[in-house]
Amino acid sequence: MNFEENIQYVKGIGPKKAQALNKLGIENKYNLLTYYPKRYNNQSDITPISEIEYDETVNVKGYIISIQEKISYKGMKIITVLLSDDTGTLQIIWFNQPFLARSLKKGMNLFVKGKISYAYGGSGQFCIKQIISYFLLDDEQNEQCEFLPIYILPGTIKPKFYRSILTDTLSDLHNIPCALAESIRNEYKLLTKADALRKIHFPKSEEDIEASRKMLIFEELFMIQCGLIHLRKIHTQNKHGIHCLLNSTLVKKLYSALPFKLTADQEKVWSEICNDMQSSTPMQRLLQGDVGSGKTVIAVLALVKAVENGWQSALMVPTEILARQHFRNFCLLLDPLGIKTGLLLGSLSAKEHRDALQQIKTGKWQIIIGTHALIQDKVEFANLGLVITDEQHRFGVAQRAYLEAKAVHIPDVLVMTATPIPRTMTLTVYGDLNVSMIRHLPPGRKNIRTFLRTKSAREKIYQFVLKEIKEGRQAYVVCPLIEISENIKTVSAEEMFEKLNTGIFKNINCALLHGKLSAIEKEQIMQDFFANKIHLLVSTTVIEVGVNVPNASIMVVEGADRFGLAQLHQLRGRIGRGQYKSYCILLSDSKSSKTVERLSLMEKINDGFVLAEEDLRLRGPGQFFGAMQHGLPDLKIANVLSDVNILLDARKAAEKWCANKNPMTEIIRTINIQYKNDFLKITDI
Ligand SMILES: Nc1ncnc2c1ncn2[C@@H]1O[C@H](COP(=O)(O)OP(=O)(O)OP(=O)(O)O)[C@@H](O)[C@H]1O
Repeated sequence: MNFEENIQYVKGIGPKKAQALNKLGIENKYNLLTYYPKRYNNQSDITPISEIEYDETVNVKGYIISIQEKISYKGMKIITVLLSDDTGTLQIIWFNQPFLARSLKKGMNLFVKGKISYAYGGSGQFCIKQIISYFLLDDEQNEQCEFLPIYILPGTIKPKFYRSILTDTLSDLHNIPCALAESIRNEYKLLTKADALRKIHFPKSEEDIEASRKMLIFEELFMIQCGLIHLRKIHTQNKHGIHCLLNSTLVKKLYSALPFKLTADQEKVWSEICNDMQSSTPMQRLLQGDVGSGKTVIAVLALVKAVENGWQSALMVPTEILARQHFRNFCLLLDPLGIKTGLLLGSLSAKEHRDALQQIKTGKWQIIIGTHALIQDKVEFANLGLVITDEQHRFGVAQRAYLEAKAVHIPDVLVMTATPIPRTMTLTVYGDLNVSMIRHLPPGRKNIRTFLRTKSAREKIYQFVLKEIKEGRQAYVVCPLIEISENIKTVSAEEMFEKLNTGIFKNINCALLHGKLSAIEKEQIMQDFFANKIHLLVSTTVIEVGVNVPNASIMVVEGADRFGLAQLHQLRGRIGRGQYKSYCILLSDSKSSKTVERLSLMEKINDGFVLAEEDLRLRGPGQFFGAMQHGLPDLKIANVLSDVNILLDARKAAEKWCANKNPMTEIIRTINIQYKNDFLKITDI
């Protein structure tokens, strides 16, 4: 069977349905097989209506006796159905789903699942048991299987049809790509891939579900681990590591020129990095530290250490604003030491770009700071010895590997991130790196006080901002959108800027910053903000990472419900970077109790790591990582929170497999068919 065959050509699908399936990421037969059920409905477990109890979640089967539609006094459309199974009757309620009324008919069979509550009559006496907001399963009562798999599907794809194409595809699974060799499956007692796929889609028991999940999760995590190890190997083949000497003049001079004393955490991390760089084994280290914890200075020290030993070093960051900020600050420290620092950005003019490439190739620039521009094919280094990537989650692992591949020797690698990454995630994605941590912020930092407020408090809040600005501080106002959108009802930066600049802040220097401005405009605004010529900066999230203006002590986030907690924490990290008391005000009119619960965590928790764990717990990995715009793999079945034990086994198996120089062909074939993004795209075999 050709598992890469376009889904459109599978019997019964055609272009329209294919388009709908493509939106779910299903482009071929393999994708179809690895689009797993969201849950199962155990149809054997039906409770007779007469036996259902209050507060119980039950499956009920019955036929419709009556259908009623009415409008509530709040204008909500309510559909009430009375269902009977001959042992009793049950009331089922839908709110605001008018399309349902059309599909329901008297006498029709229904299979429903939901939590039982009681409906009361006007006088408060008990009336009838009811289910509100339950799952309705269309024609599935006719299906014979006990555990009915439920998939998230668009309206145009009926579940029954979907299951029928799955059944066809599952009928021939020989030659299905599988990353796990028989020896590994035997060692860890795992099903074959064919069995696992059959059982995950059509289980006959709880045990089938568990065993198939275990195999597929193991395979997924094993692949990622092998992919990481393999990527590193192909980029380091036939190369030697670099080896630095003990710190000497340049590093010592820089160290004593620093405007502050390193904290104990920074000292510890720095000595770990020195040890790595001084050893002939290439450094592979992840430096984690909360926003504003002082990672940059560690990066500068490492960059200079490489230069002192005769190597070029590169720092890759995710935004031009950040690259320019580092460049400005580094030059202040490094020019006096006679070190040549250069900047490589996508927005340079053709001539500037040509010159930059020349400086890099000839080795005149010793330290190069840049964005993705650094990994273009045209960039050639004279002798790259150290690669630092900042905010790694924005770069795929493959992108990091491309930069490393530009060195003739195996470069030392330091990855820095302020995005708190839960431990399981660190293992999944950075399985190949040693971890260093800066746990505490530099001394003298005051906790940022965070408040969640509704927009009715807006005026008072901006009065407070004005007062702070008049006392010499600077402020950010962050908005979710650049311009007003018809579809999304939230505040735009342009609109907010207009309002503030002509209203309460008309005598204050305000500026508007967003991604659509030219690089030069952005740079000018940031420089003016650094120089305290601009006092209020209305911005989109372009300032999210790394921007360091210690005098800015207040931030208002408009439409705060539009952001994830991790992102809000990053944003908030732009203030509280100096000695001033700092305030972050989150404005949201969201009525959703979940959103309010999520946002109020920001008021209570200042520690980015604790916050990230909470965010992950509240929103689940999909949304959490989605909001991070990461370069992470799109995990199909593994859960970074709950599958730690399988992860640890998979990691052990991958290390052993790769260390024994076992064949990688089948693993790579599976990786390449499974991951379409850049994360682990492996072309060299
Ligand atoms: N040991 C220290 N003592 C006092 N101030 C420090 C110390 N280390 C760093 N700083 C200052 O703290 C601020 C934040 O440091 P830095 O920009 O390195 O943080 P970061 O970890 O890179 O933050 P982010 O992840 O937000 O970019 C800077 O103004 C820096 O000069």
